[in-house]
Amino acid sequence: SDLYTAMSDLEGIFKTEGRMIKAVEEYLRQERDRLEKIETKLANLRRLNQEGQEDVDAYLSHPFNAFLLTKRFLWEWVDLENWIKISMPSREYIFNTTGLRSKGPQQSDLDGAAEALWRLQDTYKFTPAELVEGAKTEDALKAHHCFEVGRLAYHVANDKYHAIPWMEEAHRLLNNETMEGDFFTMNETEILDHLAFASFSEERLDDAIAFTNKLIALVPDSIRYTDNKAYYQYLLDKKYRPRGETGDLKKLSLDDVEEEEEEEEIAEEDMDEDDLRKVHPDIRQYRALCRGDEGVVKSMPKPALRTCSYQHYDQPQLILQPAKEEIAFVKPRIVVYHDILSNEEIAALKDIAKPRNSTSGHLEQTKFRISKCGWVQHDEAEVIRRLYRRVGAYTGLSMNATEFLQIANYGLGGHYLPHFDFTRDVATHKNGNRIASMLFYLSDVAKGGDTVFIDAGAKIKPEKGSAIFWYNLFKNGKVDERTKHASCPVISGSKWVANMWMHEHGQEFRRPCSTGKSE
Ligand SMILES: O=C(O)CCC(=O)C(=O)O
Ligand SMILES: [Fe+2]
Repeated sequence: SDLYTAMSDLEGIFKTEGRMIKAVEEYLRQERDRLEKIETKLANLRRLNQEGQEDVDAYLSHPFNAFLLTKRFLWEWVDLENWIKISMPSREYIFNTTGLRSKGPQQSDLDGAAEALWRLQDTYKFTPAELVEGAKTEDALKAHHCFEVGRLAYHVANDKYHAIPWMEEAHRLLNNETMEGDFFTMNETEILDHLAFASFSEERLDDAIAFTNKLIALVPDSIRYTDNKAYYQYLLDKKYRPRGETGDLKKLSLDDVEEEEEEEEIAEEDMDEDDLRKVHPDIRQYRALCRGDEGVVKSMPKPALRTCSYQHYDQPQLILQPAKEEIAFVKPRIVVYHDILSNEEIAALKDIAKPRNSTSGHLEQTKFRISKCGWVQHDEAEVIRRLYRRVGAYTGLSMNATEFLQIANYGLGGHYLPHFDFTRDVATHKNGNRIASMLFYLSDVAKGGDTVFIDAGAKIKPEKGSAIFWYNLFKNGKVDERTKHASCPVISGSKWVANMWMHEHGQEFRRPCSTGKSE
């Protein structure tokens, strides 16, 4: 062959072979590095897995941990796979992990977990630092986790408002951390880039300029950053130019200006974040109630009358096991029935509901209500039949026009925004409107998840085995607007409830009508 036609070419081949050897040596060196890297990454994942498994419930009861666990499937595992794939894309274990990963959480789950974090921020005024530190694992305190939460807000949800504090936290944490060698990289420039544009989008021009200054310090020859800065400065100047100078208003005297400024200052000071974002008053009140802001939560007036009592309501079946009634609120009247359910009954109810929560039940993706729920028919099990009879005895209402029992489970960050249980379109309701609601608590909730009544200012903490009862209609059949209520987001733990809604039909002799206005 051509190869031997010239001995000088062999020299060349030696040289080529030498290069090949060098290339393979280099490959081996890189491969060893790679294997070491994979080993380190695997050790880290193993450690995190074991850490979580030590007490799965405790670990998962914190929303940031749930986020991190979910994120691992979409980031850390992908990262590890990529390191394995780099030069051996056909290795079987890659397909193994890829196959397994496809059964795990998906991008939409990660988005949902991040959204839950933003919701807790909005409702309870938590800062990212508080959420991160609450997770109490060393792994949580990493800049790139916060960067990812911010990035999801910024790019996926187009939510610059929530992106900012998470990017800020990423920036704060960056100092303690090197990102070298990770497949997904992130650096200070990238964080600041997000912060500058997000601040601009949120009309925080001062911040946008400050972040851009930091960018210019990092990348002095970037035309984009200097241009951006000039643009933000231009907008800022335009915004704050005194009105008199625009020519279309009379020039104000200095006194006028000062007076006006003072007024504006007071107004801005009084406004909190919700005001500035023009949040609906119901939502503002809902958040304040969930936080337990002073003056917003109305407690019962110091009882002249006994609020707790044993009652048998002249019902034979309650003589031996009376109702433990507590008047939790007067206007509207909200009654708590303690220990209305036994632990065994609760376990049975959850058992009946569980299969449909996961299969035919669906995770509702509406912003309005984040929970899984399913319906249980009246005669599905003895425990259900017994429950309907008990509620009939407690309330004195006819159970003939009652809906199926609705069982719902809220996960971390799960909530139900302010709503009425009654309908305004009675024509669509068979058996008339929902005259009353019995809301059973099938679990305690470690943190958050209170039921709040928006206009009344009532706040009720879920207590496993108890239920709250109220009338949605006045005796004259008119709807009672004071019954607007909601479920606060679950901060930690999980919340189970069951709803039983009684309808108007059949109640004519049980709850006689009245022509009174507010009875
Ligand atoms: O879970 C709660 O506290 C409230 C639930 C509720 O209002 C409903 O399901 O209609
Ligand atoms: Fe409700």
